Amino acid sequence: MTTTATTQRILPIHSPLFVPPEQLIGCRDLRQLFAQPDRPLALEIGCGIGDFMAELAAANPMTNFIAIDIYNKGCLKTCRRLEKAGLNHVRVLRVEARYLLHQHCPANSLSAVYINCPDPWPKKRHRDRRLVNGDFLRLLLCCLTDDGRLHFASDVANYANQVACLLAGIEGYVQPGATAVTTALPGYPLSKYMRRFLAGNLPIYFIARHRQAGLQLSEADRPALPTGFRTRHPHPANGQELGP
Ligand SMILES: C[S@@+](CC[C@H](N)C(=O)[O-])C[C@H]1O[C@@H](n2cnc3c(N)ncnc32)[C@H](O)[C@@H]1O
Repeated sequence: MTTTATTQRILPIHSPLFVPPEQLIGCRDLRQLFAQPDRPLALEIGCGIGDFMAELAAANPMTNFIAIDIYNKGCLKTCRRLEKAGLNHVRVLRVEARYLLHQHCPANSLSAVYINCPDPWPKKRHRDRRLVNGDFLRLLLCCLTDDGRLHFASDVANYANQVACLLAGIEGYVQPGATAVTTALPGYPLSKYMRRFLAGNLPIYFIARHRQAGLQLSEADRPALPTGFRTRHPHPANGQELGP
């Protein structure tokens, strides 16, 4: 088969842990994907090759996990890794994060969200392409459960500082300690990118917050789905093609 720079082959994923896009149609609540839907549900956004999720899920057998990425090969590698480790309480989805949160994730449903080394968009003029912005953090706050946790890790200091500033301006996120951003990661599993940066003696900037206990949030508090955001995932709002 001939491939070009623009048409790369999508590797089929046959893993029982993979949820194909057609299975998501009509699914308004990700908890329905599990045999025991009453267990806490945690989400990793941009799981890459799944090494972080494998360690996290192995340490938390009573939590259901969703690992998502828009990268087909990453989803395949994640499925292989999780299957090999017998981690049947994880589902892997190839889906864009904002789309998933808007379409399939009800308010008050996620006990934790993990975002590790999101694409940094280092050039100043590209910063508006960063996934984690004010609207995204408000969307996450709505999807988190009462006291649900948000974990953000980045190798880029100005991304972490930007996120910390945004979080400080959003009512409902609680900072557990005195430090807004830390480079200490005790007990936090390491992802491929985190390992790579740490091996090069570069720090990882880590942010942890939880949703204020007792905060009343409902579907009405969910920010609208932005139109025209940059993604290669097909999306009713922008009709873009699915990339490799
Ligand atoms: C720099 S990599 C980091 C991968 C992994 N978290 C790690 O730390 O090793 C960022 C990942 O996020 C995925 N990604 C980027 N934007 C995304 C989006 N909007 N929704 C879901 N995944 C996304 C990319 O495909 C890529 O695999």
